[in-house]
Amino acid sequence: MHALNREPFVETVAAVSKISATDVTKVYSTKKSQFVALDRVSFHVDAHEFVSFVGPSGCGKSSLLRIVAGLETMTTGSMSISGHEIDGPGADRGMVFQSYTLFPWLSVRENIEFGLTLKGVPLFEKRAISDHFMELVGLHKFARSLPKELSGGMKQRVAIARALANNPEVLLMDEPFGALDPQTKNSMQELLLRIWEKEKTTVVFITHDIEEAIFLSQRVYVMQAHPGTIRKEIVIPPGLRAVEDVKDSESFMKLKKQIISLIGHHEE
Ligand SMILES: Nc1ncnc2c1ncn2[C@@H]1O[C@H](COP(=O)(O)OP(=O)(O)OP(=O)(O)O)[C@@H](O)[C@H]1O
Repeated sequence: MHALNREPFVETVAAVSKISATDVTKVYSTKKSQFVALDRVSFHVDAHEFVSFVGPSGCGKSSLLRIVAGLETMTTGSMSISGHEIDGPGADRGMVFQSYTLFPWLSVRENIEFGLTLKGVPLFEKRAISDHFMELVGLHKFARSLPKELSGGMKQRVAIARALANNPEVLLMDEPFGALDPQTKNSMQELLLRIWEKEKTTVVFITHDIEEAIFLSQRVYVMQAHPGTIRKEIVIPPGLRAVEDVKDSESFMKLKKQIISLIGHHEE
């Protein structure tokens, strides 16, 4: 089913876990040693939820997301999407990475249409989909531009549009705004929230930026390193973002302090 003819959002569906992970352990083995990157990590992400994982460098955030994406295998444990065990990458998961991953020889439109072209989606449908997503990320005037003509923020907007154009069940984001300047980062966060509210996408977001995690998410899993485990699950109050200058508000600061103290001296 495609994004443009998606069925109306039904509130009751939100009760079903979209991703479910139980006791996921990841051990990286070399000839000489073994390194436990993730130790019995369990979590869930409900349909249409925005969930972040925050933690210090090396706590296994990227490893965890790569396992969800099917790009990495877990050593033990289980993980499923919509009840199906993950056994490799799939079109049900779209990814946006920190490093820009656009095809440099393709225009903005062609980049967004890339997955649809591979799937053999008819031209008129492809155009309608890329028009929709270029409009959504505010890049309709740059349809013919090449990635080298775009700023970092614009490139990430194309990457988000490209991922969403394939109508994934889950959008996986690994520090997508980590390389952007603070102002661009803020406007990308606002944009992502608008997209999430409109498209009802399930988002799993990795960051080491605590403020970013609180601002964007409905729930935050706080991780710690050596070995990588989930320290605590924090539920963000639903009305938090409605507060004016939310990042300076008392409740925001309180959450930030709580997460900093959970991460402890590992906080960056
Ligand atoms: N392919 C690999 N082989 C061996 N060790 C690895 C491999 N990939 C990751 N690691 C180790 O596993 C641990 C977790 O790495 P991971 O990249 O998942 O953490 P992270 O929390 O995403 O870190 P960062 O925020 O710095 O990106 C690190 O100590 C890392 O060195």
